[in-house]
Amino acid sequence: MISSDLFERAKKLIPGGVNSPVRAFRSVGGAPFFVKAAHGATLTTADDRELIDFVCTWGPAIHGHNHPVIRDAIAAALNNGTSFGTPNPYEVEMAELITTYVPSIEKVRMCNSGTEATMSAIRLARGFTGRDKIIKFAGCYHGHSDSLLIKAGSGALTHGHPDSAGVPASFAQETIVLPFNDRDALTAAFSANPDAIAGVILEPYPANVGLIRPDEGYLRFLRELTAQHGTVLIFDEVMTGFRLAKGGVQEIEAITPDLTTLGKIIGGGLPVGAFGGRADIMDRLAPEGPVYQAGTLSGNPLAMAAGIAALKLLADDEAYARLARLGAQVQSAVAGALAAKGIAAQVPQTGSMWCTYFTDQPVRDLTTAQTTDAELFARYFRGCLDQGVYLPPSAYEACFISTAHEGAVIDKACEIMTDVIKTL
Ligand SMILES: Cc1ncc(COP(=O)(O)O)c(C=O)c1O
Ligand SMILES: N[C@H](C=O)CCC(=O)O
Repeated sequence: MISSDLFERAKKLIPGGVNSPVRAFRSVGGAPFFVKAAHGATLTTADDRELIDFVCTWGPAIHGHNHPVIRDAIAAALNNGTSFGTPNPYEVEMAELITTYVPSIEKVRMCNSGTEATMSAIRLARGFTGRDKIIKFAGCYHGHSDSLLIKAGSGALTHGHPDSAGVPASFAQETIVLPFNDRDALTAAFSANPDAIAGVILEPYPANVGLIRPDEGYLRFLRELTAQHGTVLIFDEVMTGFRLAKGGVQEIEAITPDLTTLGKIIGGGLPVGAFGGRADIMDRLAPEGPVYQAGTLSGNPLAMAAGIAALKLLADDEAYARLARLGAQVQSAVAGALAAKGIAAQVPQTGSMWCTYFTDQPVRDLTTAQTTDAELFARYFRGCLDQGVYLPPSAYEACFISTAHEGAVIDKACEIMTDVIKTL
């Protein structure tokens, strides 16, 4: 069983040979490898290569792969069955943990993916306000529901389809897309659409377009503007939730959104999503209210058990301090090597997330992100992969560090990345 054979078989039966486009390596060249096992910071490929993994299953593996505490929690839950189709005790504990750690979330509903979470949050904002339009930001990715696949980031951007085919023009008309970090554009959009904007959704640190930080005061401005207009402010923290702090970016930036979407880490590596926020808004959801949302496997006991274990491992904040040190180490190694080589680059990093833009321009929105030299990124990516470091296979995806990277692993990874930079 080797990756090239598996890929040939997969391509005959699965579009592009993959179940999520960014995995196909189209923008970095070469064929994807298949993974047969993952432990700690390492992937073992079908070809028996060991790779230091900075994708971390796109964020969820904050404790590394196959963490014993999470594995044991899943095993214990498994003893009692895989799905009940009724309320179960785990989902109550999960709701208690989320509402404790993320104070803006007074009530929460579990679902099965980040896409479901954002799609449902948008519907809820519309149902709550009785308005149709929403605002999103160019380069932000919120999963693949119709209203949100417009000027989207992640694989949609990487593969050149930020506006997906198949989204009816009439749907797209209800989505206003603005540049991130542009206060004037926001003000103008609200002035042009009085009493029409149901919600504003954003990744508060956009990380499906690399990694962008909001300008000083920008999130506060957005909070005030949305409050003034009776518009629901939705922080999509599917990626940043529990990754940068237990309370996510909203805790770091001290902003209280009306609704928050979560996913990834709260499933401990199993499929999950959640959305929650103000009780008066959440109470518009069925069966309390008229906004319908449901799921056969929502609150799944295995996913809840895994997620609860993952969240409890983060309880004392010690992990975040360690992760931030690892992030700073990588940032300094990569940025230092690029500067020494004379390559113009930006290496934004926050906590355990970072990315590398090959551009001399400070990146603060999609337009500036797209000044990155994607070909140079592809060479860097391939060089790292050849030497045993797996970065996300796209110039626009953020890298993730886990607690399992600590020690010799991170030192080795930094050495490999800096050596590769010398060859660029
Ligand atoms: C910020 C953000 N929102 C939503 C999603 C969608 O989540 P999922 O892939 O679980 O549907 C993702 C990732 O894919 C994401 O990064
Ligand atoms: N950037 C995406 C989510 O965060 C990557 C996951 C995917 O699309 O497969």
